[in-house]
Amino acid sequence: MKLSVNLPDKAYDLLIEKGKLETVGNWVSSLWEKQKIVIITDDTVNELYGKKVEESIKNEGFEVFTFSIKPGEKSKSLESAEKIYHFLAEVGMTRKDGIIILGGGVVGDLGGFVASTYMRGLHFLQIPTTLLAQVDSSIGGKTAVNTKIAKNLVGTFAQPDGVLIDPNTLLTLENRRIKEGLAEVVKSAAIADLKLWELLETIPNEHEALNFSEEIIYACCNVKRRVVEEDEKDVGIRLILNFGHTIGHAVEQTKGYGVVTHGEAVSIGMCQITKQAEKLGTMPNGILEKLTQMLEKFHLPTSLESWDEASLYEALTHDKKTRGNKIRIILLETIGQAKIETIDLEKMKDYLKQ
Ligand SMILES: NC(=O)c1ccc[n+]([C@@H]2O[C@H](COP(=O)([O-])OP(=O)(O)OC[C@H]3O[C@@H](n4cnc5c(N)ncnc54)[C@H](O)[C@@H]3O)[C@@H](O)[C@H]2O)c1
Ligand SMILES: O=C(O)C(=O)C[C@@H](O)[C@H](O)[C@H](O)COP(=O)(O)O
Ligand SMILES: [Zn+2]
Repeated sequence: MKLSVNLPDKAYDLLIEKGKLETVGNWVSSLWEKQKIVIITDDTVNELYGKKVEESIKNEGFEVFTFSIKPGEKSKSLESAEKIYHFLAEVGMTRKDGIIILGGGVVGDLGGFVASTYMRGLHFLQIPTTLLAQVDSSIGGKTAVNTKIAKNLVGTFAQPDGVLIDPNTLLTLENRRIKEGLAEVVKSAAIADLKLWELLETIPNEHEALNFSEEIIYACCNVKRRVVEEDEKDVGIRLILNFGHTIGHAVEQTKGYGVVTHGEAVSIGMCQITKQAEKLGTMPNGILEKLTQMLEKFHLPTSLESWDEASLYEALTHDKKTRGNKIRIILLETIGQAKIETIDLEKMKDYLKQ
């Protein structure tokens, strides 16, 4: 299956095909002239797929190097970025060369950030290997690193030259990672795709979800494609992709990066904002129940045991949807349709109440 993302300055394809990683070199050859390539990955993914990818690309006549980071959210940092810049310089990467990002959302965001800033920008390709990365982070061109103050505080918009999604890579993924990917799937359905929501309703648990991997990935990529084509730079409709994220990112930052995964935090964030919105009358009743049922079925957390409103509030003041003392929040009109409201930042305290 193929989807094209058409943006004012760039168009690229998302290829979704089981087993395609075996011939990844052909795909790279179809997009790039022979050149130097650095693969950015993490140690777990490198162990599983690194050799295969490197060999396949080398066989096409490219000169290939690999840089591997420690797996996990803590690696999505400026320190990691600097190490990669130095590696790129050591192997003599120039602006005619390219970067391939192989792994989950962490290497996706970090690698995209490095690619878009090294020598002011190199071409790059995304090969996402987690469900979360295949349904969300590899598409749309948001790159970022975290700092201790806030999640994704520093980043760029930079689109890849192509995205290769091989759902077979999900077969080696741990259950916790399948579940966190499903949180973003539920988000995509809740904000913009009732048909996907109805498909998810027929799936009993996270294990069965993998039987529908291609349909799910295609539907989510299509939601993201539609939204990003309309608003690449996140000034309007794209904000809906942030449903559950204002509180979710604050949870990730306050708990310490990697303690609660991104998907788990988004699951908690979607339920918390919906619960309070129903109380405050900014969302119709009944949505929380549906959302909670769906997320619990996939064994995702919907709340936290300990909740520090003050530190969560402090963390979310750095959300990129704030403008002065206002913030845009994402709510649901109904399942399948999101809405954006502007409120006083202080009012977020009401949305944080337990
Ligand atoms: N840019 C965006 O639009 C966007 C969207 C959503 C999320 N994100 C970001 O994505 C990040 C989370 O991504 P993630 O959940 O993929 O985390 P991740 O990249 O840390 O991957 C999770 C774990 O799975 C392992 N792994 C990856 N592929 C594997 C495979 N095929 N088999 C076995 N293990 C594998 C990794 O080594 C890692 O330990 C967060 O930083 C989040 O902010 C970005
Ligand atoms: O692509 C987008 O736009 C999103 O908001 C997708 C989110 O799932 C993703 O987590 C994104 O990285 C959040 O971006 P941020 O602008 O809130 O840092
Ligand atoms: Zn997200």
